[in-house]
Amino acid sequence: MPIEVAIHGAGGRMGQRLIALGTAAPNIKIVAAIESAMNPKARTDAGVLAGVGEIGVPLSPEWPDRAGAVIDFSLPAATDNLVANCLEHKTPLVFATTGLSDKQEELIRTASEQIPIVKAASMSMAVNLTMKLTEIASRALKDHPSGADVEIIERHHRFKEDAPSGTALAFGKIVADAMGQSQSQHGRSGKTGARPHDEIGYHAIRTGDNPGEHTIIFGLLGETIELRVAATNRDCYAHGAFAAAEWLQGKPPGLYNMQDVLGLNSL
Ligand SMILES: NC(=O)C1=CN([C@@H]2O[C@H](COP(=O)(O)OP(=O)(O)OC[C@H]3O[C@@H](n4cnc5c(N)ncnc54)[C@H](OP(=O)(O)O)[C@@H]3O)[C@@H](O)[C@H]2O)C=CC1
Ligand SMILES: O=C(O)C1=N[C@H](C(=O)O)C[C@H](O)C1
Repeated sequence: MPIEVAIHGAGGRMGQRLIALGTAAPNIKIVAAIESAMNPKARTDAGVLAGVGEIGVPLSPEWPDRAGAVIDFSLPAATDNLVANCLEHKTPLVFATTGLSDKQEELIRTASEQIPIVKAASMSMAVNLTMKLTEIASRALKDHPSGADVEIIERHHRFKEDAPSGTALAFGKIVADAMGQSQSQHGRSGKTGARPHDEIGYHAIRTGDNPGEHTIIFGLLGETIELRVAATNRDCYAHGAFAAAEWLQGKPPGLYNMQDVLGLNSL
């Protein structure tokens, strides 16, 4: 039986790819395309909007009678209502929106005591594997005699609303947990003086239609390591989100991540 999936943020860039790929996937049935009531595309057929022809599911603010999972790629402003609905309907949640406040992070943690949630700043397999490589590099370089300066560069499309990206912050947390840096530096300008060793530098580039690219630099004295992962389109995030929805079926309440879904924790 295919998993009945509701897409939250269905009219957006990610939402439309999820509708298109979900419609073609034999293990997925799109049962709802949730959008805000204010959206000018409300009531348009989600398949028509996504370019795959009519699927009989209109963009709508209404919650479906039942769904095996909700996949959310929307905006932080929509998070509180989304979580309230998932709790009310006891629906497993795949949560992909970035740029949350601390209070919203806590809201999701609390909700996961009642429903199973996969939350990840990136649903991409390649990004999550690069996170594992970053963890290994960070542990190996922690006590390097020359010291290792870590800088994270991310590039995204001009429409992105949050910076640095959720993924860049997740990479930074992995590094800091392993190496112990306690400061963050967001860009640099002016007479900055020598670089302190105890910081991670973040640099957010916004150009054109870039679907997401991250480079983690470990700068030593005499040599440099760079780990780079780049999407060429958004399908990697959509495929990861569907894998997460499938993985969530029958799971007990809890807060899970893509490392759990992809089985990378044991590497
Ligand atoms: N974890 C991951 O792998 C990835 C995460 N993301 C994140 O996903 C989010 C969405 O990205 P993207 O698709 O590019 O953004 P878009 O702005 O294209 O899409 C967001 C959609 O959410 C809709 N929305 C706003 N309010 C509500 C509401 N109350 N209920 C339902 N839908 C609502 C918006 O509608 P309207 O236009 O009317 O406001 C819009 O259609 C971002 O936070 C991004 O960082 C993106 C890619 C990968
Ligand atoms: O907004 C995007 O596009 C993306 N956002 C996510 C993030 O903030 O990390 C994931 C991906 O890089 C694309």
